[in-house]
Amino acid sequence: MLSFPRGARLLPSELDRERDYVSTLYERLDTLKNEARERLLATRRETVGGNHQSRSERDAYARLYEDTLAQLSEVDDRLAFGRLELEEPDETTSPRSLTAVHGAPSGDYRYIGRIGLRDPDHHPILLDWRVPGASAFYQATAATPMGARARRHLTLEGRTVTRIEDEVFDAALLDRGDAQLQGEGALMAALTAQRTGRMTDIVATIQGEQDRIIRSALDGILVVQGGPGTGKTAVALHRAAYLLYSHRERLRGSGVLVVGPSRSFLRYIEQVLPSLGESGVVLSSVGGLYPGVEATTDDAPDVAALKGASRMADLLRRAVRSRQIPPTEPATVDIDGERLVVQPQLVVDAMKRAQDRGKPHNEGRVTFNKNALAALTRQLVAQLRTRGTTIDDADVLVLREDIRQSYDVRVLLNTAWLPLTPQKLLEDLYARPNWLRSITPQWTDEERALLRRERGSAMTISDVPLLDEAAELLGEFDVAVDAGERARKQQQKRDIENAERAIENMQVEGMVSASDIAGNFAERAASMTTAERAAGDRTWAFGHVVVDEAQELSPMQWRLLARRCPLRSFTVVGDIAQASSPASADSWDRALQSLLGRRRQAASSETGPWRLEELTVNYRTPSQIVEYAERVARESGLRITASRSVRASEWPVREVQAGDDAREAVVEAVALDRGIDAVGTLAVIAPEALVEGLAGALEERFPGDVALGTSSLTAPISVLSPATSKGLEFDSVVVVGPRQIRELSSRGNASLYVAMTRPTQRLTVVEVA
Ligand SMILES: Nc1ncnc2c1ncn2[C@@H]1O[C@H](COP(=O)(O)OP(=O)(O)OP(=O)(O)O)[C@@H](O)[C@H]1O
Repeated sequence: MLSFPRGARLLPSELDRERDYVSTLYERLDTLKNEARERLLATRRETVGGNHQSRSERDAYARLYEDTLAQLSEVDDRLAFGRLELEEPDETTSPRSLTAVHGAPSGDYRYIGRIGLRDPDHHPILLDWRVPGASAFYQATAATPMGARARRHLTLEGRTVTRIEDEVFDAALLDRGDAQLQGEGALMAALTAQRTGRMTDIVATIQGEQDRIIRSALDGILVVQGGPGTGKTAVALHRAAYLLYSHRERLRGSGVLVVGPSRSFLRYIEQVLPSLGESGVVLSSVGGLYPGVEATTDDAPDVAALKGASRMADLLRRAVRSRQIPPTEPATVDIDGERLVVQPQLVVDAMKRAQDRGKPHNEGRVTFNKNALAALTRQLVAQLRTRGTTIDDADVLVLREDIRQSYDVRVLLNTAWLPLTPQKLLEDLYARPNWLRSITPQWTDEERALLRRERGSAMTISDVPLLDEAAELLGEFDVAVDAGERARKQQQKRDIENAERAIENMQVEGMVSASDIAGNFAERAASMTTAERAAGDRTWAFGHVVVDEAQELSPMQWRLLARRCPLRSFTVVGDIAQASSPASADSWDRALQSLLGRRRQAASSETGPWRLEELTVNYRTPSQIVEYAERVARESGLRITASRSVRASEWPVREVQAGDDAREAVVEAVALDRGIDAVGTLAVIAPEALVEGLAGALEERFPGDVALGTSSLTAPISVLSPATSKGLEFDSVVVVGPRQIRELSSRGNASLYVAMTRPTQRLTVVEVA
């Protein structure tokens, strides 16, 4: 144990000292909660004037207190988890009230926790893990102590400290021989804990290499490459929380988008950010990135590969252009009884001038209509004048209106340039082979056949970026609504500015975002947060985007993401060796080409257009499984990033040869594993074709325990395909038919590697004939 100066008011043990201190933190937390509760009640009781402004202000304050209360309750679990002992007393960040508890120790302390707390005199008693003063807790080593003498991990059960472990950076302290050092106990306890089917935060045990990435600068594109289980997802989520906290000014109105591979993956990670006190994040699967569409299934691999390729962007551009159709014959139109012969050139000129403005199709149509109406008016005026009719300026306006209302003119202009929705454009493209052929002269018939699809079919994950690309090329369908939307956004901006001032006056910065309050000020968005508004708005520009399992994205998906963050502030995490989707890239350079677009050339050659960080330690999988999976991967020619596992488990990898009936062998393998651990989570990962049969057989043997796919992530036994297991983890995994998984597609080797690296404890491999 660490000793303290003689004469100090010594408590029975270090553990008691920490219990004492942590209980003062909880007391403070409770006081703050009570205050927020009382304010909330008082606000609700308040009678306000009848006007909308005062009612909405009262509601905004009520919401602020509700959010504060929710946030204070969220951090109750493991409120504090660490302590730094500093070389020098640190007046600005060290808790003074420590002196009372610890009896004026010679050094000084910083307690680190989920949020920052101050005592009633405004002295800090707990530092938020995200503030710069806390980084030494994660990054200090004996070689680089960063001004710290020692680090202490506190393990809490409920509100009670049950364990402390110290790491000492100071040789003098070590020499005293009275310090009990407990290496990486907290980390190991976290890593070997049974999995629940939901990811938890790692804020108490973030490792140095991870912390440096979490705190890396906001701007630019940061790529985090690491093998399976190296904590990429964990780091990405903690980075989102860190950025929101540290760059509030920039991100509070714009928000952060976190993109994951599937809905089930999002369910797996969705509790991590709230447990870190963050709710201002939009979580989206790649299939949910187009508002109003939630695609959960994908096309066959060859179709998905084609739809993901960047040449689809050219195809869509051509498709849209080809819907601007100049007439080839003169047309005769009737305008309130007057017949006018319209030459193709008049329409062509109006079209050309609209196209030259470079606006999206639907907006360009407004210009086209205006140009055509003006030309038709001139022609009609000239025609009438040649017949001797006198026409003044007022008459011209009337004639123009007659032309606009003429049925024939409407047909003429609509035939040339019809407004379109992205859905309609895509459906037509798939369902009209002749049209597709006319705009794909370089394609083969086989390629065109891949796109063939009946109208009314559900949109797939690969359709989502195409819808978005089409929406970009088409612009708003209803241009009048678009103008209304712009006005609404401007009003919202003003509301946010008002709310920011309110927050400053209340001295509650960081507890709730201005945009949340502005949501209450603005009538239409009364009940929406920034995240909710951003999620429903295709043109929302996020302040930062985090992409997980980024190796899987197709060029078309990258193009969509580039539009979501024009500033190109990205955290991209993934493992190129795990890339198993048909349109994924085989290097980060290639993957990011579509994200960077033209900026690539502009980027400085010294720093490159993106910066790379690597994670090398596998926190999930025991060494014997890592070695096994890496050997299998290497033998199949996969270029993997080798990782070092932090631990071994006591179970060797089991290999089983199935007889004629694979189901029997799998049920036996699962039964054997349940004999070792009856309550942990287990996944059977098999080729899609076997999944249903295996789930049925397992349900017979383990009734009520089996979930098909990711229908229930907390089920004791899940039966999944390799693709759905991406990013998830289980205590034990049974991989069925490794050869068949390999042969699934050209990326089958990567799928097998993904499957084999899901366990935290045990792996069984069932070979199927
Ligand atoms: N510093 C840490 N402290 C405690 N647990 C950690 C730490 N780092 C990672 N882990 C745990 O290790 C496991 C793997 O982490 P994560 O899922 O983030 O890895 P990954 O690199 O995204 O894996 P994959 O590429 O295979 O999906 C998780 O259970 C995570 O909580």
